Amino acid sequence: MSTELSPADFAKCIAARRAVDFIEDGMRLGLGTGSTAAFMVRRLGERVREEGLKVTGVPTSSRTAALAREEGIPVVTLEEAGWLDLTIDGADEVDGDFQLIKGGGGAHLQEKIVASASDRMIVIADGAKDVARLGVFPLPVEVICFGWQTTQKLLSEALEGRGHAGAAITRRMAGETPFISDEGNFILDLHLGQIHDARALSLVLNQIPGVVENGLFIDLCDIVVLGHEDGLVRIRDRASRTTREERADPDRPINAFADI
Ligand SMILES: O=C(CO)[C@H](O)[C@H](O)COP(=O)(O)O
Repeated sequence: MSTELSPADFAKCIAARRAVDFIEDGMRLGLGTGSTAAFMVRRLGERVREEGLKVTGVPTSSRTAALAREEGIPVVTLEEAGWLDLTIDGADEVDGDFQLIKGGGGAHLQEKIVASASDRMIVIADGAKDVARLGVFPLPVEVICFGWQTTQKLLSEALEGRGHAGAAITRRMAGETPFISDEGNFILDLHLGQIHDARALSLVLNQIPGVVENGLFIDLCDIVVLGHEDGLVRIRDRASRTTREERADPDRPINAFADI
């Protein structure tokens, strides 16, 4: 079914579609999670069906796995793939140093493992996710269910020592019940405001008993593709520190797809 896209979804869609142009025959791919990643998986499915592109995909969530299979993309486990050529994933925030906040969809644990097992990571997002400093978006931290209140308390204490005293920490809910990740864990969202040293914070958070993984992605993203509502696509490259600007191809069909 095709419906009119909202301006924000249009921006996500053109970023996702442009990123799929980086995919070459034979690649082993990490497939991200979220609404922007869903546009990418749909476009990849088109290329697999229409061009006979041969790829294998390692999904970063059960939602992405279901969508990839629906699209006819061969899905394998990370163990089977061994190593990946490229991961394409969305983000909740990206800063000028290619640092990210991820986990708005609660999948950052698998996403970080998959990105870490890839030669390159391309992040796709709408322009609103491009920020000067990370932290307005609440930082997701996956914690094991056992003793989660203790972990929450330890997180509060750690934040106090890092200039985030009094930051609210909320357990993510899915309606009336706690949100449970694909790995069977809770997600705690840290309402920090601006993060001054994301690298140091990430290390501190992951040392706390009960913390499985936080949503800060440091030194993982190589290329950022940002879509804008007026059709502009900005491609930023970490290695060359260059930014390229393009216009989305107006002849390409843009359809609305289900969120994952
Ligand atoms: O990290 C993620 C899921 O864990 C998503 O990539 C992130 O939340 C962005 O989602 P969307 O593309 O729907 O804005």
